[in-house]
Amino acid sequence: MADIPVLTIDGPSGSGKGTIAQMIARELGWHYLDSGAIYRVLAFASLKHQIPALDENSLVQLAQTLDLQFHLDDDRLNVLLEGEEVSQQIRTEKAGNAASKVAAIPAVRAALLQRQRDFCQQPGLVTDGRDMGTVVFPDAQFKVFLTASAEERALRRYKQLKEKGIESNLSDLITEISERDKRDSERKVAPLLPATDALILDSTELGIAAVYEKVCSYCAI
Ligand SMILES: Nc1ncnc2c1ncn2[C@@H]1O[C@H](COP(=O)(O)OP(=O)(O)O)[C@@H](O)[C@H]1O
Ligand SMILES: Nc1ccn([C@H]2C[C@H](O)[C@@H](COP(=O)(O)OP(=O)(O)O)O2)c(=O)n1
Repeated sequence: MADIPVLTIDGPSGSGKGTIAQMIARELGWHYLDSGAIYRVLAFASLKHQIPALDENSLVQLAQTLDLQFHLDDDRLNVLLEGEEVSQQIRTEKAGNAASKVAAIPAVRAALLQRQRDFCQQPGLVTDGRDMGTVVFPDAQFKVFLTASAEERALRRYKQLKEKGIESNLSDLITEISERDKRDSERKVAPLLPATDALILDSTELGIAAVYEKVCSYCAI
């Protein structure tokens, strides 16, 4: 694993991690791991299989055997659970919150660790999440921590939902995003935290193209 280049992009919800990570993975032809999608699919699968939220043993067993596939297209990431397309269902705020809850269980995180590391293949990997630079790929060559104010991130989500024809309430989104930030940052295992050797980028005042340029120049692309 040591000689395979890895770029990790961690940060809170709506900071633009997925957008930038996918752009760079396509540009370089590297593999792409959306680690948040794994937690989202796990939460979704636990509902599908009617696993009670407090049944940790069953959740861990599900995490160990989760039948999950990713396909990165030119314009989106397709996610399949047990062969069934779930890309849209796992992107709701409700699914994000459910993911944040299962992700706070240490044994669930441990069960998913190797599955994430297996994405590290030649010619390289771009990955985004909360603990990619701190826990899953601590030896990554390039680490970015992308952030933005909660108001700006909620506004981005609001616009994103509107584009999909989904009406939402901006102040509810700010509250939801702040609650999720708090849960993700305060949990005991692998909290949302910049790696000590990460480039910290605040994108509150930066557009997508400007962030992309800064990350490319940091990675000398
Ligand atoms: N720097 C930016 N400025 C404005 N909008 C952005 C920026 N980065 C991402 N976006 C938009 O914000 C939304 C959320 O971005 P996304 O990459 O899904 O965030 P994350 O993966 O961190 O949750 C998307 O609609 C995306 O196009
Ligand atoms: N590496 C990761 C990725 C996501 N999670 C958890 C915490 C997050 O709130 C949820 C959903 O993550 P995801 O990156 O898909 O969410 P956003 O796109 O940032 O809204 O999963 C995690 O604990 N560790």
